[in-house]
Amino acid sequence: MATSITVARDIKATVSRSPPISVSTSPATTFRSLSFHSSNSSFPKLSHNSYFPYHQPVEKQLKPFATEDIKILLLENINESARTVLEKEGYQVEFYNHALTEDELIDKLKDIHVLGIRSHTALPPSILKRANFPNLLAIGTFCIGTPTASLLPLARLGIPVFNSPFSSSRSVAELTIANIIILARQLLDRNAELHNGQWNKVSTHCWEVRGKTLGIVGYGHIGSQLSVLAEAMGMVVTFYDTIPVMALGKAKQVATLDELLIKADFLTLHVPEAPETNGLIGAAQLAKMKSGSYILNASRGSVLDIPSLVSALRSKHLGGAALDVFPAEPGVNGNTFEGYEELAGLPNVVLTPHIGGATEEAQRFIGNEVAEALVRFVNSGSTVGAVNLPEVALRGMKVGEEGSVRVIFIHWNRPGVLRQVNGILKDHNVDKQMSDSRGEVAYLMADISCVKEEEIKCLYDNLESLTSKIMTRLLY
Ligand SMILES: NC(=O)c1ccc[n+]([C@@H]2O[C@H](COP(=O)([O-])OP(=O)(O)OC[C@H]3O[C@@H](n4cnc5c(N)ncnc54)[C@H](O)[C@@H]3O)[C@@H](O)[C@H]2O)c1
Ligand SMILES: O=C(O)[C@H](O)COP(=O)(O)O
Repeated sequence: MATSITVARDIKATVSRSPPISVSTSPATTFRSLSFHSSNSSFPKLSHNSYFPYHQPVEKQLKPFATEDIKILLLENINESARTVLEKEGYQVEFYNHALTEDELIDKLKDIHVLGIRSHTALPPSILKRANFPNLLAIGTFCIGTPTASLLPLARLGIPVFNSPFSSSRSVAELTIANIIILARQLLDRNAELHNGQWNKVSTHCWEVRGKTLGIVGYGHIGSQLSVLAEAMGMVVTFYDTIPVMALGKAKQVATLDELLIKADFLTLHVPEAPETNGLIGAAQLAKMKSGSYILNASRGSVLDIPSLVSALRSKHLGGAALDVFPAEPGVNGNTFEGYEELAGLPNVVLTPHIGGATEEAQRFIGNEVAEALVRFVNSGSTVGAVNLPEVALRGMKVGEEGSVRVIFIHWNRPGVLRQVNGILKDHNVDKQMSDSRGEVAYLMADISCVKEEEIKCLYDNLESLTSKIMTRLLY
């Protein structure tokens, strides 16, 4: 923890302040138009602790810098819609259609303000320990899943992680419905046979899905959406979740996973990746499933044990499986899919390359949603949509108006901090203020006015000197 604070506090990075050639004149968002177009400068003003190079004279330290200095790294072929939003802000956007190796990522982290990733970039705490990321302000995961193990370490550094919690739920639910019917009718086997010139018209072990029991593990955004679609096809829906959830339609929650395993004709997994879901379904659980039943996994590869699944399929205990996710996945299209040779060629096994959320609709929506959350955070400090920090936003913003400053103070959630901060702000007019905490980290935002430009540095230094400080940003 101490190391983490040091990383944030020791930032001395200097940002190149060559005057921007052009700053987008049509503001991309309301936030931006309200925030950074100051009346006396054509440059958007944005200040952050990393933008106070102490070796420079005070007047230079306070020189506003442009949003064009913000460097964004987008990995894993994030949708074009995200780039459009970010480039419109004037940020520098570097784009890769694939994931980076750990060493490549560590190298890039030295320089960037915002990292955009998808599910392939695990970003474990070990990377955070090895990497130096003095300017990093935020991380956008352009998908649902987030790097769960690193959320707390990042919060402790004052770095919010944003995701898109439900933009692809419908796409995943629809893929699951397709796979349920594909498995019930052995469609891919019939399709492959015919492509090989073999006519094989069979009805043995082919079923309607109407009246069959669908067991959903994890009744969140995807599980509940799937529940509605499955009932429309006449399926009986039961689900298991670790928390009590309101069942939709006629669906029923069961108290234990075992209860679901013995009831389900189709078992489908929709839980997040977490230590508690790692290996959730292994040999013991598969053995409890009905003979001839089917299993589907579109959650994370770590949830289902592959060798146990292979055994259950080979012994014909299970009638088939549909897997969209795998414990290890290639990071780029065109790479070989290796390590699952035992699954390939098994009858009635559907393998897809993690395409649950891969639709035009979902990806476009995700690109916009996460990029806009990042813009709001970089430009105005709003953490709405963050999964690891308290969600704080203030209405409107007078930044850019003479004497107005937005103070953002991310700090340890300890008694007495608000009193200290307000002691520092006391000579200015506090127009509005909001503070919230999440576990050990708290986030304070205040809009103050009647601040003379020469007072900003002092304000900043006073906040930085508080022992509770994790990160200070002043937007003016
Ligand atoms: N295949 C894909 O392309 C794709 C696309 C989107 C999401 N996903 C994966 O699907 C997961 C679920 O997405 P979501 O939007 O429905 O998430 P969600 O957070 O809305 O729902 C997850 C549900 O699982 C429950 N849960 C957690 N641990 C559990 C456990 N041990 N046993 C039973 N229930 C448990 C939670 O209480 C919650 O209700 C994501 O975390 C992501 O990893 C995959
Ligand atoms: O978590 C998610 O949203 C899915 O697993 C999709 O991930 P992807 O964007 O890497 O395909």
